[in-house]
Amino acid sequence: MTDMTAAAEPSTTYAVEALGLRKTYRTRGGRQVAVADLDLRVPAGGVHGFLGPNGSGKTTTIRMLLGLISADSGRMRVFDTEVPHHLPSVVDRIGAIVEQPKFFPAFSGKKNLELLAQAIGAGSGQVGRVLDEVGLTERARSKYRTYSLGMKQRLAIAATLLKDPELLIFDEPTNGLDPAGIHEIRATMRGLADRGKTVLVSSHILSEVQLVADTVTIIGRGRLLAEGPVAELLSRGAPASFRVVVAEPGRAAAVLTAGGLAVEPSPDQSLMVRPAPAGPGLPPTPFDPARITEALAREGLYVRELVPIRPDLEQVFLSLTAEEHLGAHSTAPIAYGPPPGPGQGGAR
Ligand SMILES: Nc1ncnc2c1ncn2[C@@H]1O[C@H](COP(=O)(O)OP(=O)(O)OP(=O)(O)O)[C@@H](O)[C@H]1O
Repeated sequence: MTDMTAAAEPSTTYAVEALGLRKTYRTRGGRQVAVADLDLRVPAGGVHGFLGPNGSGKTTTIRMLLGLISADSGRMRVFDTEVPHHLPSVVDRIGAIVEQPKFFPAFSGKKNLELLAQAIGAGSGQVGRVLDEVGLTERARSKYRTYSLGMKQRLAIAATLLKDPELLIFDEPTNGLDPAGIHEIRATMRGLADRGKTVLVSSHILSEVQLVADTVTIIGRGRLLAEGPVAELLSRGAPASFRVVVAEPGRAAAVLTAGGLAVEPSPDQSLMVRPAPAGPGLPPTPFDPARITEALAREGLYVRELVPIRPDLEQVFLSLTAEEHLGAHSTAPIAYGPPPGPGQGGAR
C-alpha cells in the first residue's frame, strides 16, 4: 500500500476501524474509483450493517480488510491491530464469508465440517457446537446436496465459527434466499451478537438489515453517507410521514400542498404527507400531524385515518443521496456515543 500515513491516526475503540480507505481499479476504459476515502467504524459487540446499493464498494472494502486486495491508501485496524500488515496475528479472531465456500455435495453437513475442522486444526469437538449455533443440529447428518439455500448458507456460517472467532464478516449472506432463509440468517446473526460476537454484514437491502443491525454504515459510490446506531439514523435521517385517508383526496392534496406540505397520492386513494424538503443543508422540519388535520378541517375536509409511517433505512438512504445530488450533502455522519461493550447490542 502507498500513502498510508496520509490518513488520521485510528483510535482504539472499535472491532474494525478503517480511515481514509481508497481503492481504484484499472479497467479497459480507464480507472474505476470503487472506494473513495471511506471511513468504516464497527463497534465491538453487536451486528453492524454495511449498507449501500450494488456497486457502491462494499465487497471491495471487505476484501481490503481481509487482505485479499490491497488499498491504494488509508489505514485499517482490526481489534487494534494494523491490517493487512499484522493480519497474521489477528486472523484467527476473524471468520469471514466473502465467496461461497465449497462443500462436498455427497457428504453430510457434519462430515463436511469435520473435514474442514481437521484441515484448519480446529478440533472435531467444535463441530457439534457450531452446528448448534446455526440451528442445523437436526439436519447435520443429511447430505449437503439436500440442503435448502438457507441451510447451505448457515453451514457456511458454521464453518466460519469453527475457530470461535470474535469478529464475523459476512458479505451479502442473504443473496438468493427466500424470506424464510433470510429470517434464519438474521436470527443466526442476532444469536451470535447476543453471545458477544461482532458481526459485520454487508447488504444492498437496507430495510432487511435494519431488522437485525444495532449500528450501520451507509455508503454510496464508495463514500460514507451516514453511520451510527440504527435508531438514531431513523429518527434524524428522514422526516416522518403520514398516511392520510380523506374524502376528496384531490382537493385535500391541493390544500395540504398550499399549506407547505409534500403530498404524494397513493393508488389506494390515500395520501402520503410529509414536510416539504428543507433547504439545502438544513435539517428536516419538525412535523406535527395537527398541521394536517387543522388545514383539512378548515376547508371542511375531515380525516378518516391518519397513520404515522416510520421511516426505514431505505428512505434515509434516498434522502441522503437526494441531498448529495442537490450538492447539499453537508451531513456530518451521525456520530457514535461510547461504543457498546460486547453483547450490549440492542435486541431487535
Ligand atoms: N476487479 C474489478 N475490476 C474493475 N472494477 C471493479 C472490480 N471489482 C469491482 N469493481 C467495480 O468497483 C465498484 C464497487 O464494486 P463492489 O463489488 O465493491 O461493490 P458492492 O457494493 O460490493 O456491490 P455488490 O453489492 O454488487 O457486490 C463497482 O463499480 C464495480 O463495478
